[in-house]
Amino acid sequence: MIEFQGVSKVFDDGTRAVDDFTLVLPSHKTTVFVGSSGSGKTTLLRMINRMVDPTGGRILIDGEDIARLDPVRLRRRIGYVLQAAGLLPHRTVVDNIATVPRLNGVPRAQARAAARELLGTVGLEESLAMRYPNQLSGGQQQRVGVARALAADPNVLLMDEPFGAVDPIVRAELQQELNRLQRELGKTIVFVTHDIDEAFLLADQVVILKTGGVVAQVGTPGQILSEPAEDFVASFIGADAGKRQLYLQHRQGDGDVTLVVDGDGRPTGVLAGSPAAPGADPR
Ligand SMILES: Nc1ncnc2c1ncn2[C@@H]1O[C@H](COP(=O)(O)OP(=O)(O)OP(=O)(O)O)[C@@H](O)[C@H]1O
Repeated sequence: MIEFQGVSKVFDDGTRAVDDFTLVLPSHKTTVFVGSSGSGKTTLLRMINRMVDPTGGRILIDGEDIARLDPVRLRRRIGYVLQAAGLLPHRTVVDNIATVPRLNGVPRAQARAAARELLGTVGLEESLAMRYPNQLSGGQQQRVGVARALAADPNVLLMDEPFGAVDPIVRAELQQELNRLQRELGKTIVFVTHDIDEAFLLADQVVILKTGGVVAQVGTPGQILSEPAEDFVASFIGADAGKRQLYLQHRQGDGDVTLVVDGDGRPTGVLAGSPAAPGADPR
């Protein structure tokens, strides 16, 4: 469990990025920080592995105040995935994945063998092991970035817009893969995005932030969708535009198909299981 207790961050130039932020991030769950640009998401994330130190309050991981821990050792036990995978260009895939275990003293052969296994975990062919990062697609690089973050078997995984730089189809694949991985591994994941749909897909707990790291609402996707706490949240999730209220509609001429339409009457899909819907049971 990660606990923020009255955490603030004022940068040297006087910017107040986070102000008195208090929140519990439960173990083995995915918490997603979502908010507009400059709302303090990355600052919050980077305070967990002490890339940024708070100017007020404290952060505990499993009851331990991280201010008392050596930052380098702390970082080695926390996985970190960035938008531009951040791979070392002159090292092969397998050596990139093995970086942290090697720093922790795991013998090379053992670290490489474990790294090859991790390729499978993140859905990559073992044949990619000896390639260099620039010989991989953007999506493959992100998968290697996830494998590298998992290599030291950390309990906590920090992910800062990890899928922001890939095209929408690959992004959707990576999101599904992360959900699958999380079902298998049960890490404590902290994920930053500005995409509310990505937040709803991945999160057990969604934290919607306003400027200054001010919490507009914390809840499950269902709680936030059904009861936006304030106008800011309603507008952020698109509820005020009618995008989030869906209705079933039968239109003449469509036969047995049931359409799903939004609050403005725009068709968004067909009801799964209605006879002519894609993937419907053909019987
Ligand atoms: N090193 C720094 N020095 C001064 N101000 C900073 C520094 N890093 C971040 N900030 C400021 O702190 C605020 C929060 O920044 P942060 O990067 O945490 O926001 P964010 O929500 O992650 O934004 P984005 O979605 O654009 O990445 C912003 O106003 C930013 O300009």
